[in-house]
Amino acid sequence: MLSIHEVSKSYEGKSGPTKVLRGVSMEVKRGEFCVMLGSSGAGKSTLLKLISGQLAADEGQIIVDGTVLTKSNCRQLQRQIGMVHQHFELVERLTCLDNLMLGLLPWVPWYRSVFRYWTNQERTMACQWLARVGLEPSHALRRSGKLSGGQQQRVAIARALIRKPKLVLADEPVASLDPETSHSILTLLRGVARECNATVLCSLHQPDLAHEFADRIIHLTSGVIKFDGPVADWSGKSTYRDLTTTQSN
Ligand SMILES: Nc1ncnc2c1ncn2[C@@H]1O[C@H](COP(=O)(O)OP(=O)(O)OP(=O)(O)O)[C@@H](O)[C@H]1O
Repeated sequence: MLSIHEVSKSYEGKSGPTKVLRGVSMEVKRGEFCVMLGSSGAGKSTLLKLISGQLAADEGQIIVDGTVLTKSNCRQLQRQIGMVHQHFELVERLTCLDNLMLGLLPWVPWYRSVFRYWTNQERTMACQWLARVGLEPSHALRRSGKLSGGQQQRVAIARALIRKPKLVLADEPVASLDPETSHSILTLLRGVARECNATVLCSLHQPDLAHEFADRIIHLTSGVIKFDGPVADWSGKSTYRDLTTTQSN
């Protein structure tokens, strides 16, 4: 479903370019829930931005569902991808329903989104999605900025999945949530992704949650993959701490 071959990326800084990804390669199978671990600055968000076409790789190739990502096809490929962010990225002044509709943007003419012209069928689908992510019908017309963090992330997950993307990229989706809410949000994300047969690549900072939810763990250190394998082969928190300590040394 997702193939990454020898991808490298540098950012320009005052003292010249800094390489943050160094020859990263991975294969993620259809339907897999893959968690990327790595300490701050390891390059997780950069990799997710490259896959979603927000940034271009300096070297290497990214293949989404058999198509090589290029400058010219990245908008088309973005239709196959749903994004979930740490800070939800909802429009706070809009209702939950309107935020959900933003997930339809790549499929509808621009004027429909500007005038918020949605068909009855689309509204019904959005209400069904709100129920699917555990929100009440009364949430539909509430401003998203008035909801709790966990509720906002539920709206964001529904927005990401409303068009049943083949690939879901989640960048630290529970970083700003308490442990109990984090658990229920990851349960929800894994559940709805499985129902849609979507592949998930999710960055996390919590090895416990990675161990519980991932089919597969990828550990990135200073832009290099140090571990990539099934969760059963992941030797747990101690290994993670050893690796992150090595990185900071
Ligand atoms: N736009 C940018 N310009 C310059 N440097 C950047 C830019 N974005 C990220 N970096 C640097 O690239 C490195 C990797 O950043 P990235 O955000 O990908 O790491 P991360 O693993 O996602 O970290 P975190 O877990 O803290 O989100 C960091 O050193 C960061 O400072």
